[in-house]
Amino acid sequence: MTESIALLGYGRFGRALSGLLLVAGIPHRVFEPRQDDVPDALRAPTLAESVEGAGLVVLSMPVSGMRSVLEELRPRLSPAQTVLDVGSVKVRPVQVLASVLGRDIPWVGTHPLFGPASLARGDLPRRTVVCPNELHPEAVRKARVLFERIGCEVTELSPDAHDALMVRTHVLTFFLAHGLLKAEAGKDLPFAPPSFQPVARLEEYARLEVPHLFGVVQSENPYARDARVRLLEALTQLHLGCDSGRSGAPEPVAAPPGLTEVRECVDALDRELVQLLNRRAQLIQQAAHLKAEHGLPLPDAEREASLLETRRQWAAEQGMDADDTEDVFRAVLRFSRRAVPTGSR
Ligand SMILES: O=C(O)C(=O)C[C@]1(C(=O)O)C=C[C@@H](O)C=C1
Repeated sequence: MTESIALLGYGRFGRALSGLLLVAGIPHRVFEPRQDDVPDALRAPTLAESVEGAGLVVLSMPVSGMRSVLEELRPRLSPAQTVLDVGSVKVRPVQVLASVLGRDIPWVGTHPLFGPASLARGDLPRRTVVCPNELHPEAVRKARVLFERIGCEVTELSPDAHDALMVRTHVLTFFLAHGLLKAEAGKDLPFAPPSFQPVARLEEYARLEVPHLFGVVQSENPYARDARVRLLEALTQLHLGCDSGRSGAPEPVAAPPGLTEVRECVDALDRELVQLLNRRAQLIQQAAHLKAEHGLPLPDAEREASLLETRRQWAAEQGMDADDTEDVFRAVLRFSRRAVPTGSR
């Protein structure tokens, strides 16, 4: 038999979850103190009544409000019920659940990584993180079953690992999104290049979707501050790099030992090669003058063919590829010819 659910909170996520529960045919009652737009068929008149007979109690509310609701509920809950939260951070809510419900009432921390926007887009997979919990392994199993029934892939992560991971996504995403909004990056643009699209999406996200989430992920994730500082430092470095005429792009990877010296030798050799090419072009010019004086053909195909053939042989004697060497000398011939002033060819 499907356990009935008490859904406490009918905000942005609560509403979305209720929709999924309805589709999956999971009975639930909703308690939301501030809103009267809960459908009559789902509405529970009081907090106490909402949890009566419910197998699962889902806290869909800001982390800051959880403790007082749990304390109010605590005397009405039985060990047969399981309480779970759906907050975007996990270390702090799990501490609250553990401190108010302890060993007596089963509880588990979860984070559904979806909401109305991704549901509307039909994004898949629909992922939910469930935090393993030694005190209440059965609660973890129940949460997994619930989320799988509403079409989620469930991943188990400790609260700590979860928050550390979210720092690299949620925390930085929302921070950047609100920063771009404050900087009015996309305001009143007549048009924008396609590369601006991700930024436009971020700004829109900050404006429409997550105003309330911004505070939660920034102030309730214990790793958030460090991550913001690291990002600001990286941006400052880029900024100073741009100011000082350096590109501001990532520094090239340091060369392994010895490579710099080898590169210096290659540079010196190429310099000699350029000087030799210049010297060669001058000799070809002299040859052209001499040929012109004696009415000999310019260019001389026979001479070029025998010249290439001897270079092939020299290359073979050195253990080099004759074809590749011929390619280089064909380019050298072109270069030397072009270096000869027009008219003397
Ligand atoms: O799909 C949406 O509407 C969401 O905003 C989902 C979203 C997000 O992508 O940031 C919002 C908060 C949750 O903690 C996880 C996911």
